[in-house]
Amino acid sequence: MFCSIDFLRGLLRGSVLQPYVSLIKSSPPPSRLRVFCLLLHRMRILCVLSPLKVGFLHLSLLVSRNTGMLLKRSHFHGVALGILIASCAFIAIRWYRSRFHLQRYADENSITTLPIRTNGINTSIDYSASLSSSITTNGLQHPAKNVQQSWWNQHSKDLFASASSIPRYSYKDIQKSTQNFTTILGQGSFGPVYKATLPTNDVLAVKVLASNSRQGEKEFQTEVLLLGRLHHRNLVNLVGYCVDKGQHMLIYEYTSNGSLENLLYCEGERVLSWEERLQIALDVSHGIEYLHEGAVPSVLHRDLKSANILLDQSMRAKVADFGLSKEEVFDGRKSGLKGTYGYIDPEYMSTNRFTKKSDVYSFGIIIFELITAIHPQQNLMEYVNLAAMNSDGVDEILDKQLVGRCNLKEVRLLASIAYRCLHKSPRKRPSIGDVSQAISKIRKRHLTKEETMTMSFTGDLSKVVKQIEHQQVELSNIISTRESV
Ligand SMILES: Nc1ncnc2c1ncn2[C@@H]1O[C@H](COP(=O)(O)OP(=O)(O)OP(=O)(O)O)[C@@H](O)[C@H]1O
Repeated sequence: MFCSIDFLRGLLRGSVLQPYVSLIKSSPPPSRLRVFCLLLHRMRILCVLSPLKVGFLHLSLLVSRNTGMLLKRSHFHGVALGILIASCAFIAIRWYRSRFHLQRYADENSITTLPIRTNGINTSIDYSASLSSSITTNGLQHPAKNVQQSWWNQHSKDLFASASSIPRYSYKDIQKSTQNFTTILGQGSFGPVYKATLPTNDVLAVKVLASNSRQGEKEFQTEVLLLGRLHHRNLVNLVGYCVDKGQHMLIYEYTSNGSLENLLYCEGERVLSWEERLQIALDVSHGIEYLHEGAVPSVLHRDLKSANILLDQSMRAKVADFGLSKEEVFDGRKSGLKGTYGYIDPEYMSTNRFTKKSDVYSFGIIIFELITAIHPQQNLMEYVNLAAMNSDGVDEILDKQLVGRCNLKEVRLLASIAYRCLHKSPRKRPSIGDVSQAISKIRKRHLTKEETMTMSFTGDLSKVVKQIEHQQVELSNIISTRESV
């Protein structure tokens, strides 16, 4: 035994473990085993803790430094013990690493990929939100939720049992609030969307998922749980759900001004001012920033497009359809790609790897839609590439509704951000956080300019008023002198 301890001491000379060996030697036999166990434990920690290999490397170095000398002393038992310890350390590292990888793999699979039906087709979805995330929601963030909850409590308390913090509604209540599903707002790839008016006069949007789903209730509830945790003022937040009578419905806050796509391309819609477009770009960037950088773990949208940007009553933009499975792009054959033509990152098309920068690319396209009002499926990129040939090329493709009604310097600045988002190499595209900051600067610049203009206008106005007052006084003086004459 002492042979072995000598060997160990020699082996671990100069290491943080050396005191343990000395302790083994000096301890009385009953404590010796405990100290030895402590040593083994310490070695495991050294080997396992980050950086993983440091401990093992440390051990190997000591072995190589000291083994030759020790072997010369023919400490056979010591060698055996040394090999045993090194093997233990090695096995511990392997065990830890395999457990770590398995855990990560399991997390990624259980959290980020869930089966979901889209119009009856079973596909998988990328969810990046995890059940264990630290995102919290509170009543202040969701005033509508509180109102709905109290409404719900009055009506169907017994069915309120929910897997998430999101209220669960009964089919009957939805039926009533949508006037028996007659208030259709539109039809998406998941199914129809209805306007629902609660007895409290709160208005919501109910997305009825196609009923030929094979998605189980549990999966749907997991989906609700994941979506329900994401809340931001620039997202169309999920505020409820319904699993009843074989129907699955997602209930969202209602946005009354339709989609950006409608506003930009539908005739008869109001024209968006430059200021509104700047604000929309900023709002959308904040929504995406929350998904990419605020949510833990981050969420990739995967289908950013003007149709998925909805506007509320104050024309503030909200990103919709995040977290849901996306339809495969269909061009006569299955492409394997998800998203919408015109918005898909070319790098994703060639590598089949979707990243945050692919969302940034789609956002670059949306910015150019705001500037030009040209639809991406109507050769937007060709115009954009042509405009890139000279510094003020973007002036040529500016939406004609904006000509003479916006500051061209601001337009060029916004376009330069969009060009960066569309960079061929994803690595060279900015992060959405950087994009938000850059847009925010343009907006501030815009506001400061407007303020100075208003101030100088007010200044000019007061000068004119003073002049008029002065002239009036002079006039009355002249009149009174004439009268006295
Ligand atoms: N929260 C909402 N408030 C008001 N209208 C909404 C809301 N959500 C969706 N809509 C409207 O319902 C229609 C269908 O929306 P949905 O999100 O299902 O499909 P989409 O985004 O148009 O298409 P896709 O599902 O292919 O992305 C759209 O016209 C949209 O304007």
